[in-house]
Formats: sequence, C-alpha cells, structure tokens
Amino acid sequence: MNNIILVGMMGSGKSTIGKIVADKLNMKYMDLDQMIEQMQGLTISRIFEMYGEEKFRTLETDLIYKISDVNGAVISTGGGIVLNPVNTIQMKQTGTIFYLEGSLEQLRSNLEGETDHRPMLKANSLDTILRVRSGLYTSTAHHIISINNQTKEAIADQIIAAFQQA
Ligand SMILES: Nc1ncnc2c1ncn2[C@@H]1O[C@H](COP(=O)(O)OP(=O)(O)OP(=O)(O)O)[C@@H](O)[C@H]1O
Ligand SMILES: O=C(O)C1=C[C@@H](O)[C@@H](O)[C@H](O)C1
Ligand SMILES: [Mg+2]
Repeated sequence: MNNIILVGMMGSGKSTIGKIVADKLNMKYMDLDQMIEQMQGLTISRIFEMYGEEKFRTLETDLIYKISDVNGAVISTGGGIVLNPVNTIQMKQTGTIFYLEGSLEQLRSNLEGETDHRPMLKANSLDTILRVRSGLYTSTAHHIISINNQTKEAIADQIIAAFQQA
C-alpha cells in the first residue's frame, strides 16, 4: 500500500508534520488518535480515565486493522503503537514507516505546556517511556528522521524526499 506512516514519541510531531506532508503531497491525512476520539466520542484522556490504557490499546489495534485497505494516505499514529508487535506487522503491510526520532530535550521542548492531554505522562516519565520504546521505533521503521533542531517544514521535506526516492 502506498501510505506514509509516522511513528515516534509523544511530541515528536507525528500529527503536525503528518498534516504538512499530506498537504504538500496532496494525499489524504489520517490521525489514529483523532479517529479513536471521534469514534468513541471521548478524548483520549477520558478513555484512559474511564476504561484504562488496555482498552485504548485494543481500540488502537482494531483501528490499524480497519484501515489496512487505505491507499495514498499519510497516517499519524499514537506514540504507543509499537508496543504491540501485532500492530507493527500490520503497519509494515500498510505503508512506509518513518520514525520521527528526537532527543529527550527536543521532545520536552515540543511538549512544553501540552502535557495535560497526554495521559501516559501522569504515571510515567518521558525518559522512561523513551528508553523502553526507542528500540521498538527503530526496528519498526523503514526510515529514521531526526527532528532535533529542525523546523516542521524541513522535517516534512525530508520525509517526502525519502518517500519519493523509494
Ligand atoms: N520541529 C518542530 N519544531 C517545533 N515545534 C514542533 C516541531 N514538531 C512538533 N512541534 C510542536 O510539538 C507539539 C507536539 O506535536 P504533535 O502533537 O504533532 O506531536 P505527536 O507526535 O503527534 O504527539 P502525540 O503522540 O501525543 O500525538 C505541537 O505543539 C507541535 O506544534
Ligand atoms: O505515547 C503514548 O503512549 C500515547 C501517545 C498519544 O499519541 C496517544 O496515543 C496516547 O496519549 C498514548
Ligand atoms: Mg499526535
């Protein structure tokens, strides 16, 4: 399938940059977090509060399957998508996967003032989450794009260049 899939930590820019890439390439844009919120009629924070993380992860896996026939889209995932190997297998069949890789400092800077609606940060520190997940992001991705000290536009352009070279 001819899709661009963005993975990476909270605050790495998957949603923001995904939209820029989609606009530039005239592709459809899909954000799995936003789709889950729309389908449930609840914010992600409320889903975590009412049903817990496990329920959210099930919704995420169900959605990845549901969209497996999509073509020509930029798909921004949730930060925890790589936690379940089933999701990874499915994503690899759905498109080219880009890991937006950033330092703890860059992620913290991006997330300044935005931690409220990210429920994982209530019980876990950003550095612990990064430590647990960085190997998973790296092994899942076809391309690794550094986000450190780069504008959103520049990151989007790198993704586009790598996608068009393939
Ligand atoms: N390269 C960048 N330079 C400066 N700010 C950035 C950059 N990339 C993203 N941001 C900002 O960081 C914040 C988080 O970005 P965004 O919501 O796109 O991250 P995300 O990866 O989708 O996070 P989540 O996994 O929680 O959905 C936003 O305010 C966004 O504008
Ligand atoms: O990193 C995570 O585990 C998460 C990131 C967000 O994109 C959301 O999917 C949710 O807040 C969980
Ligand atoms: Mg996002």
